[in-house]
Amino acid sequence: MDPSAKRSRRGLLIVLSSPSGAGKTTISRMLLGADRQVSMSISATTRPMRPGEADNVDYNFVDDARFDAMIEAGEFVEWATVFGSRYGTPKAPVKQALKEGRDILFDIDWQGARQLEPDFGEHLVTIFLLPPSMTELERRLRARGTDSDTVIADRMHRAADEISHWAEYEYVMVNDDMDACLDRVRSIVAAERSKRTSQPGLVGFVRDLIGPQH
Ligand SMILES: Nc1nc2c(ncn2[C@@H]2O[C@H](COP(=O)(O)OP(=O)(O)O)[C@@H](O)[C@H]2O)c(=O)[nH]1
Ligand SMILES: Nc1ncnc2c1ncn2[C@@H]1O[C@H](COP(=O)(O)OP(=O)(O)O)[C@@H](O)[C@H]1O
Repeated sequence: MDPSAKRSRRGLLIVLSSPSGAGKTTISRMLLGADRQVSMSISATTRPMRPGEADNVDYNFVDDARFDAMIEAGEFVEWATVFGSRYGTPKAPVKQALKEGRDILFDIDWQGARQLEPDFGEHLVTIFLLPPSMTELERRLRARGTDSDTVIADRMHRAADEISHWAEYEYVMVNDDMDACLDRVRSIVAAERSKRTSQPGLVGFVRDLIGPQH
């Protein structure tokens, strides 16, 4: 057997959640840029496309009928309604990544994280980002310049509810400085990859190293 195959590892399903505007998209993009072993899960959504977004890059933008058909066909590993629109995680890329021992990053909410737990718990790494303050959260939503005052008010209205799920996550951090936040996320990913349970091939590797009698 190829020794590197014995050291191959289990893929991680990394969930990054936060209230809208706390910085999930920003940190996700930074992580993808810094770590070639991680790819992004692209959700399907019924929400309208924002300025600057691209179809099949940020989301797979679909109408209600198409979303219904995708549910019917069993194409999602999970889906949920958030801010009045539906969002779903496609199943095929998740299965493929797990088969190949690659990591996938999910920008999904607490409802999605909960639904992944029963089937994928052993692969899951859940991270929640908190804003430094509610004032700063609103400032970031405005600074992003993608949402109307009504949409921003709605997201602020729901932020406390989102944040109330923080304790369901394994890792929680305040996204104050984005570089420091990225460093912490990268440290978590590195530690999770080094877990014995993430490296099933180690059994064979260690057997070869010290012999089967030990
Ligand atoms: N459960 C679930 N939540 C999702 C999915 N895709 C996005 N979300 C969540 O839906 C919420 C709204 O996302 P979005 O419309 O991009 O707004 P943003 O958070 O302000 O950038 C966020 O909390 C996302 O994490 C998904 O496939 N499943
Ligand atoms: N640590 C940070 N400090 C200052 N601004 C930030 C920080 N993280 C993100 N932002 C800014 O806040 C806004 C919202 O971030 P975004 O990543 O879109 O949030 P989310 O995906 O959680 O809704 C963006 O304009 C982004 O540049």
